[in-house]
Amino acid sequence: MYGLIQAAGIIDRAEAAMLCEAGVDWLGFPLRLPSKREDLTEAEAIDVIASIRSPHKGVVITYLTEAEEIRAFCAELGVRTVQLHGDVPAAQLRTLKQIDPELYVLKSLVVEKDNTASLARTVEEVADWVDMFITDSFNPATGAKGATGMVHDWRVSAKLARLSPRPLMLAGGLNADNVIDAIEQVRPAAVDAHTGLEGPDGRKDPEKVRLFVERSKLAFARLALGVVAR
Ligand SMILES: O=C(O)c1ccccc1N[C@@H]1O[C@H](COP(=O)(O)O)[C@@H](O)[C@H]1O
Repeated sequence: MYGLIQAAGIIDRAEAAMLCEAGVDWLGFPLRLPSKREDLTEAEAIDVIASIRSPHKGVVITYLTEAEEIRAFCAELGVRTVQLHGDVPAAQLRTLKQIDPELYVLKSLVVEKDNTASLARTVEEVADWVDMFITDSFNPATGAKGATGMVHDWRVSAKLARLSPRPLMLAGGLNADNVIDAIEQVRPAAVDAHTGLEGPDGRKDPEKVRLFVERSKLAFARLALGVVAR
């Protein structure tokens, strides 16, 4: 699982194919969000997800919080990986693992001002029912907790990556210009980007994607080789 690259906000089959060709491993589909600003309909998402070939895979990014509803939604979409971005109670995470043990679950940890201790407690509390954590940014101006295009305090993510018994994916304002620094400072198992890969038209820019993948892979390889000092 080390060195994984995810891109979120896929719009159609052509974009999915371009991302896979460029070396992106997981493709994120934000759906059932509080804002209702989905990039595509659920029917369109099912079609795009069906076009993704292993080892690449589709990931549902959602604010759903009820275990049975999450299980059913993943089955409907044809995905086996879900990124839970809402405030999911620990009991629901436990139930989800019980009713669908093979579903791969990412749980978000949204970094806000002065909430490091609370996030660390969440990691401790729910790690048994989560396969990977993802740190993301909070925009205090809008209240958004994803696709903000904003970086957060990477020292918080670095601390969570060190203490988590599960791998950590880093997200929030990542792009080709900052991903090497981000990986060196946080030492995550994976990185994820949405808006930082887009052009002015809101679609993924192939050159930004190419550079993001190239630099992510370089940084992960340097860390694995121990080239980067702590
Ligand atoms: O991608 C979205 O639209 C989204 C919406 C609501 C919650 C989470 C969402 N996505 C996650 O946010 C990260 C970071 O986005 P950005 O790089 O800062 O623009 C994105 O990669 C998704 O994991």
